Amino acid sequence: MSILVVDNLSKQYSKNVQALKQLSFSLEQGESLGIVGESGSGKSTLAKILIGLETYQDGGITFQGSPIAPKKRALLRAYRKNVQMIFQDAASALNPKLPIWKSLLEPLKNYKEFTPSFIDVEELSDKDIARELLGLVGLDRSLADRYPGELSGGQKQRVSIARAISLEPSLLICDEPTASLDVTVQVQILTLLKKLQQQLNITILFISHDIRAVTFLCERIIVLKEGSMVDQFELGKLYEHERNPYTKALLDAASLD
Ligand SMILES: Nc1ncnc2c1ncn2[C@@H]1O[C@H](COP(=O)(O)OP(=O)(O)OP(=O)(O)O)[C@@H](O)[C@H]1O
Repeated sequence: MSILVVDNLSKQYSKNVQALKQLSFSLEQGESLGIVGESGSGKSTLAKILIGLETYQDGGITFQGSPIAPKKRALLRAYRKNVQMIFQDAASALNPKLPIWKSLLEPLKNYKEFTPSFIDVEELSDKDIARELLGLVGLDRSLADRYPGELSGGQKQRVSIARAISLEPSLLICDEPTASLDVTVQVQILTLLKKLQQQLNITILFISHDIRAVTFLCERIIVLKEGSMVDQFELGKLYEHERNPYTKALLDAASLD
């Protein structure tokens, strides 16, 4: 069964602005799907709809067989735990006044009923759980006592990834997570996401304007243009002649950078 099904989704902000036009796709458990498109193609709108920050007019979204806007609060709470998101601006997810270890533990404190399988939360102190999470994302455990302002952009993004995966989400939505980072740091973050996806069997929906980032991480790619899907293919078919001219143009533009 697909973990996520987006069916004929349309979003209109105003009479003249239709951000998504009858978008349909599905995502299988453990898969990494990339959505690539230029500015204004509707990527952020899709991400916001998927995490419930934005409404939509037509179509539907099904997560693990249930509609994602269930009326019962408890179901919604389970959805929010199971679908975690990483944003471009990692700093915004971290309270500047809290040491890193406290920020890291916020999701686990919100879902006290949940115990991650990869950390022995029963046996460890709160700070040690935070240190374990730092280790999982390749950060030095001593960063636990620092504040967000004392971390680099890449370190902050790793912390936000650690927070998101602490809840062992079934689906991780990444909205331009590397866009504000230097190229070498971008590769490190993408490599980390790839490793975590395999290690924890997380399904990833990776949204980016950067076709290089998408093709580095994702097995399957959807190309969005002005709210419509114009191409969809497996990574191995990236350079095949049947690719949509728009996909080819994105590839050509990326190779010129
Ligand atoms: N809150 C809003 N009100 C009105 N129009 C909006 C709103 N948010 C986005 N739009 C419009 O919807 C369209 C899609 O925007 P969206 O932000 O989803 O694109 P995007 O692909 O994420 O772009 P970018 O990469 O620049 O963030 C654009 O035409 C945008 O101007």
